[in-house]
Amino acid sequence: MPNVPSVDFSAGAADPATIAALGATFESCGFVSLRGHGVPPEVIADAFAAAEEFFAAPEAVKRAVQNRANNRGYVPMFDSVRPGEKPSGQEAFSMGHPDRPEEPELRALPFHAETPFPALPGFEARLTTCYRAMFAVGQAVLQAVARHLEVDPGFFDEASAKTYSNMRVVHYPPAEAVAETSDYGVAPHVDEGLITLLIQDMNGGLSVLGPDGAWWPVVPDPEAIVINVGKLLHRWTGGRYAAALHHVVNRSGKERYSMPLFVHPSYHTVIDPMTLAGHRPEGEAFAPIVAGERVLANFKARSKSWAEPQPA
Ligand SMILES: O=C(O)CCC(=O)C(=O)O
Ligand SMILES: [Fe+2]
Repeated sequence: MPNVPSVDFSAGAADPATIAALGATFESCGFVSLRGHGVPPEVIADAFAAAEEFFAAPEAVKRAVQNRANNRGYVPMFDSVRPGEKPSGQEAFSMGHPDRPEEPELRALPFHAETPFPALPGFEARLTTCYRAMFAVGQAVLQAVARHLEVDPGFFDEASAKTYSNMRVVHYPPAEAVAETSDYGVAPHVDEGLITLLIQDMNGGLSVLGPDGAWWPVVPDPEAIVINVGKLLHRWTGGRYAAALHHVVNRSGKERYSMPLFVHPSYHTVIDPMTLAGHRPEGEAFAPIVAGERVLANFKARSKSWAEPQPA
């Protein structure tokens, strides 16, 4: 069975062979398993340990750090619901960028709301360290992307100065344990942002719709971060990069944990293929949009937890 291509990033974002390999897999399947990313294993292990401790805490501890109106903090089991679909068999903790922008206008947006952290020792520090390390990898990958697309290497740094990227830590119980309520840990979907960086444990369960029309299991590699193209980058490249459907079913019989970092630009960034691809294909799919406005509208249209904020 085909698998997501593996690329070694240790030569860095300016290395021509790395840029070519990364670009080729983003064009064909929209996914890469990235080795040599430089995030220290202990940073990942510490963040996973903090996540496990949090999810094992009493329900009251978890519910005390919900910010439902803004989808920050604790997201309870079965709370991620898209209209017409069964709830996702997962619970999560969602955090925004550790450095909130100064502008009151930006701070008022749901994506820049403050993350409520639990008082568990080391939780905020460990997740914040992991967030920053993963975010740096994301920016480096986007520098390689900029070179692949032959624009200024700082193109995405500039577009991301006030990023609304968010990281989630997710707990998926075994599929059998949630089968009455959920068909999926996450139902098939395409991510909204520029790219997503995913650290997963060794239990597997993520599958990607390959260009051949078959579902490819993303076999866990302890040394790799899985990176995939989201809708914004697909649009911005005028369709040159593929944004693939993917889903999670945890058939391992064990508790599965993962940490996706959804990399987004600044809220007001205009996504126009003209500026990145140098041309704009016909049609609504490639018309210019404002990144944050579109992503927020999509979340509100599709997700019950965004559309119907309730008091904690
Ligand atoms: O947990 C995973 O392996 C993937 C999660 C995912 O696709 C998402 O949250 O968008
Ligand atoms: Fe996803």
